[in-house]
Amino acid sequence: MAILKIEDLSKSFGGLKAVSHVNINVEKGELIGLIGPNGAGKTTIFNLLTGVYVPTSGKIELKNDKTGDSILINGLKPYITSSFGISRTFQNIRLFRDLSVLDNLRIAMHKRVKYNVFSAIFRTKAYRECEKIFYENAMAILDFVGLADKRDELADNLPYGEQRKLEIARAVATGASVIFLDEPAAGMNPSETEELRVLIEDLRKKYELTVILIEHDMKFVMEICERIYVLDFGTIIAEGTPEEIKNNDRVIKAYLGEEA
Ligand SMILES: Nc1ncnc2c1ncn2[C@@H]1O[C@H](COP(=O)(O)OP(=O)(O)OP(=O)(O)O)[C@@H](O)[C@H]1O
Repeated sequence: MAILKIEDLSKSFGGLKAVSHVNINVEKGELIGLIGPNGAGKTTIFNLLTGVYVPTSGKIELKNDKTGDSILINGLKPYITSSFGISRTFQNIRLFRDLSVLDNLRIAMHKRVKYNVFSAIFRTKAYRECEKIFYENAMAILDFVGLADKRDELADNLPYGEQRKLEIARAVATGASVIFLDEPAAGMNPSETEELRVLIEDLRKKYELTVILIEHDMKFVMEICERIYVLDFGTIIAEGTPEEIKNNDRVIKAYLGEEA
């Protein structure tokens, strides 16, 4: 079942075609890579998928895996795409730096709040029960990603690798079923990258996630992705398994130049 269907998607900035007639299909539970040289249009696609940009043309269809209903999400605001089960991380980490690790996750859960302002002010039973569930869910995710003992630390005080993990944990905490990871391994050393690979695979299984990631670390991409789309100058030039992509002439040329 295709959980995400991108059809003929284009985005122009003035005269620049950043994304041009892109088609992508993602099956439920897949782990997909989106790669390409600098400026190929990868982040623009993420921004279109998460409602940061409105497409110039084309369709983005998301299937609700529980009801089976499809909805068009092109142009919907990020807080709405999020309520449909989409979440993301960013190339440059964007945490609530002055909040604790635990509160970063609690905030991510707020759209699932089941109590009203009155309940929050008077700390009613509904409030306490809902907050207890949030706490337990947040701690379960923190435990899974290995940050449970850091729950009271300020996000800003975590080492870089753990901030990256926290950002992914926060994306999971929103309850999303489709997660976009923008260069999750950026700035990591090989052992941190390997740890991250295992973590993403484990999270995917445990929380039944569909994952689409952008990454420049080719070893990481080839090891973790089941299928890869390659972008160059805003268009998809290849799609296939890591093995197929590694041996694709157009991809080699896009990365290494015509002489390759
Ligand atoms: N808001 C914007 N306004 C104008 N041009 C933009 C905007 N966002 C992206 N672009 C341009 O669109 C093209 C694609 O950029 P994009 O950031 O999507 O590439 P990318 O593949 O993610 O690159 P990188 O790997 O370097 O992050 C680039 O030429 C970029 O300069």
